[in-house]
Amino acid sequence: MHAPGQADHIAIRARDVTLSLGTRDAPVEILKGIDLDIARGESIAILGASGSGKSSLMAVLSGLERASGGSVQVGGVDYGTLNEDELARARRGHVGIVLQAFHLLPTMTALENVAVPLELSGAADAFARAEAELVAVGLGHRLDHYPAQLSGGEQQRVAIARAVAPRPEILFADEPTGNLDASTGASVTDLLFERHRAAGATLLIITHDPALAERCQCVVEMSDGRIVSERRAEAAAV
Ligand SMILES: Nc1ncnc2c1ncn2[C@@H]1O[C@H](COP(=O)(O)OP(=O)(O)OP(=O)(O)O)[C@@H](O)[C@H]1O
Repeated sequence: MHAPGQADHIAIRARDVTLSLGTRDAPVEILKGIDLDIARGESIAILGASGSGKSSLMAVLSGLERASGGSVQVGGVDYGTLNEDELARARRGHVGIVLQAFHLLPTMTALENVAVPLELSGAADAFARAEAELVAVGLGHRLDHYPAQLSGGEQQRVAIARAVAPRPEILFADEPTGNLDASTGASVTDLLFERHRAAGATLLIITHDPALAERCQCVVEMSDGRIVSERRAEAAAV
């Protein structure tokens, strides 16, 4: 399933990707022919006005949503050739996702929020690894706290630890600082880049924040379901 040759350094390859949602009688064209290559280990920011299709693109590239047309290859695997189980397996452990609203399970402690998904994916040392990840994001003293007992910034740190713990090749973050004040957001951003570099993972961030985008090696701008500009920095100021 792996494409040979130069595709090996490509983490994500999208070709003429379309996404149409809504009903059969009233379809809504959301993505209108996306072409994008993201190299392994690269950091990439997706900018664009509200409704331009950023979250939809992330959903398709992360395998949460199937493209209506075109092709999406992640790590050389063509998502279009996979059935639902294979797609879930391709995602599990390979793709980490951080969302604006944290999405921690309220009945689990910080440690359990990170460890339980790891355990479910078959990791033998899930709790030890989860603890190490939480220490790495500065939450070694909050392991037994429930989400409601944590600040927004701390909850997002737990979400980052959870996303990074399975050592995914690709980290997706959709407005990861959108619910945080500026200084908490800045420290969460620092942490995201630090974990991205430490793990050598490809990082794709959706953001409205131009300063955050400037820290990425590639900045893509979307408008009305299309990529309207793509800019790569010579050396990103991370
Ligand atoms: N299930 C759906 N059915 C119909 N239209 C949808 C559906 N989901 C999203 N859309 C539409 O698709 C367009 C793109 O939405 P998307 O959430 O990808 O935009 P976005 O750029 O991430 O916006 P924001 O910055 O506000 O989060 C919007 O016009 C939205 O209303």
